[in-house]
Amino acid sequence: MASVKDRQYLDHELHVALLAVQRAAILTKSVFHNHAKGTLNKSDASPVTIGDFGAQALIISALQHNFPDDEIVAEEEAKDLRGDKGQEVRETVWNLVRQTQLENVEYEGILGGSVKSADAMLDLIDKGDSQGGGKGRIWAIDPIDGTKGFLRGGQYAVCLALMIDGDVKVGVLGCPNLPISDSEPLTEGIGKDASDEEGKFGVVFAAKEGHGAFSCPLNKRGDLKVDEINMKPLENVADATFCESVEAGHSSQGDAAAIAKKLGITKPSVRMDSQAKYGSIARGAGDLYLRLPVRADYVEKIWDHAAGDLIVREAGGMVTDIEGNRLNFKLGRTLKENKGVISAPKNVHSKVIEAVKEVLGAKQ
Ligand SMILES: Nc1ncnc2c1ncn2[C@@H]1O[C@H](COP(=O)(O)O)[C@@H](OP(=O)(O)O)[C@H]1O
Ligand SMILES: [Mg+2]
Ligand SMILES: [Mg+2]
Ligand SMILES: [Mg+2]
Repeated sequence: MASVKDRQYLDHELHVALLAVQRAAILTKSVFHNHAKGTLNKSDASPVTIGDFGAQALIISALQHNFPDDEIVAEEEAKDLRGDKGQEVRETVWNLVRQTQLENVEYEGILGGSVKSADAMLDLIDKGDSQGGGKGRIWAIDPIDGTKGFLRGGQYAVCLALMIDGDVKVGVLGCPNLPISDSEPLTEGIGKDASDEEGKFGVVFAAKEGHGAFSCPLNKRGDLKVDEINMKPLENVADATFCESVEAGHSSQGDAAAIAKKLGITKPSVRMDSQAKYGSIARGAGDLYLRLPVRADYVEKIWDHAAGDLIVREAGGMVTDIEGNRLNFKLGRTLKENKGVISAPKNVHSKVIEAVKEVLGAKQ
């Protein structure tokens, strides 16, 4: 495996993805501190905020400038921002989008500079409507993953991944509220009252297929000093720290507790929102990520997993669904053939799957 310190890691796709995520996170952080979040409810009753719309517009603008022929699968759509009804939110988002730039003008130039108008911004947001699939170059964007966490001051992540023919090749996760240091231990408090205080918090996790995974401070603008990250060696699964969602409706906490018990795990789970869970285990702050289906009819979305899947695998871990199958990103906007996610160090993954099957099988 080539080292992440090879010059190659700064190839254009990864570089643009890192800068685009950095810029989008400047916008989300400003919403976190300075604005009413402008929350709307989507048709599935989940929330979306001005931060989600703004971050998606900025990321797509950077992708369109650099890779105009690539397709984009993004979570949000501009429908609720159009027309008279959408005017107020549209103007708020537009003010944010036009004011947000990277400090470094050279890097801002790589991203193509500002968006031209409010209408152009709406069209950019709607460029994320690709149906996805297993052919060609497709970017997956979750502008704010963990919107509920973002709203309650918990963890959230700005997520971007490039898939080629359905395989994730580049993944970037910007986590403004996670500690920069990879050696900071995971504590229960990490998912609550999170802070993005400059200097201590705000980390980017990234990976390129075959080149390992790394982290760097989110606010780095020029000399990207990167640290290679790796899953923590775990000899005995009973010693594991496991992560799960804060939202009980997203992952069954009762099932997770029963699985942990079966594995002999005694430490309480660390609950946090978003793909910050993938980043945290990839850097060895935790060991396992369990996402256990609550509703039989819920289908996971590709943007909730693409970047995290690659980052954990490149850090030496294994990511599958609850049956032990790899996540299949070739099937459109959703992971319709997978249920749940089990992410663990390679040497214990099959033990975890066995416990998952016993616990979930016993319920049927
Ligand atoms: N019933 C459900 N089961 C599993 N995931 C769900 C869900 N309802 C919503 N989600 C997804 O869970 C994501 C957050 O994951 P987590 O619980 O790990 O923080 C949400 O992402 P968004 O916040 O981007 O909408 C959303 O896509
Ligand atoms: Mg959402
Ligand atoms: Mg999400
Ligand atoms: Mg989201």
